[in-house]
Amino acid sequence: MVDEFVTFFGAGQETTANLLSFTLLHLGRNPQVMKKLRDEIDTVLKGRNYVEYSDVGKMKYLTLVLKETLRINPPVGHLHRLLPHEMDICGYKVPKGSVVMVPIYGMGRNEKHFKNPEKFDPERFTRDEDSPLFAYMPFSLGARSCIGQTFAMIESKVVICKLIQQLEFQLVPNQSFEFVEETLTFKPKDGCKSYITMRNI
Ligand code: HEM
Repeated sequence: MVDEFVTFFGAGQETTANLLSFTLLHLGRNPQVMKKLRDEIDTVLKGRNYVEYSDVGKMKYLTLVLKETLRINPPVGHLHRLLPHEMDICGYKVPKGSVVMVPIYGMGRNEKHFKNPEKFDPERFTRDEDSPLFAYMPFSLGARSCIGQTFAMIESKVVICKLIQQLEFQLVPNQSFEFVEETLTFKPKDGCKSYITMRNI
């Protein structure tokens, strides 16, 4: 029980918190994205100060914003796998027992897979050429992929909706947009320092 508890809190809390911080950083740096997102939130919530389950599916642009944040700043930057037998990987014979690293972060920023990879462009996921199979995997893929991914997306949408609906964010100037790896996750190096005021609605 204790082990399961630690897994769920370790795997579920910090990852989602870091996704939220990275999202606010990107919104702060991209006012046109913030405006479009706020318009969507206002249109869907129509002044309600709570989010219903049915609202979540209507937030198409918010889904794109979160997906783009997960591409450019995945909270889990890489995975490791122990090879149970020898394998041929891209022409290299890798012996049994080797630890293989899957670079989630590196693939997300590779221009072979994503055009202008350094650009924060949520709409790239609506274009076929920017939706490569197997190169985008912030929750991993296959049998051991993240068990909490649907929950994480719903939770993040609810939190971002409420924050953006109610508050104005302005990033504190001159903060670093770098990230650091701590324990298992990538997080913003300097957090996400913002001036926050109530929004007039
Ligand atoms: C943005 C949020 C999240 C991200 C980016 C994320 C990412 C990942 C990734 C990449 C893995 C695969 C790790 C590996 O195979 O080495 C994973 C596994 C896992 N995640 Fe998440 N996760 C998130 C949120 C959550 C939440 C909210 C929960 C639980 C409520 C959760 C529970 C788990 C568990 C239990 C596993 C292990 C699954 C297994 O081994 O079968 N995660 N997650």
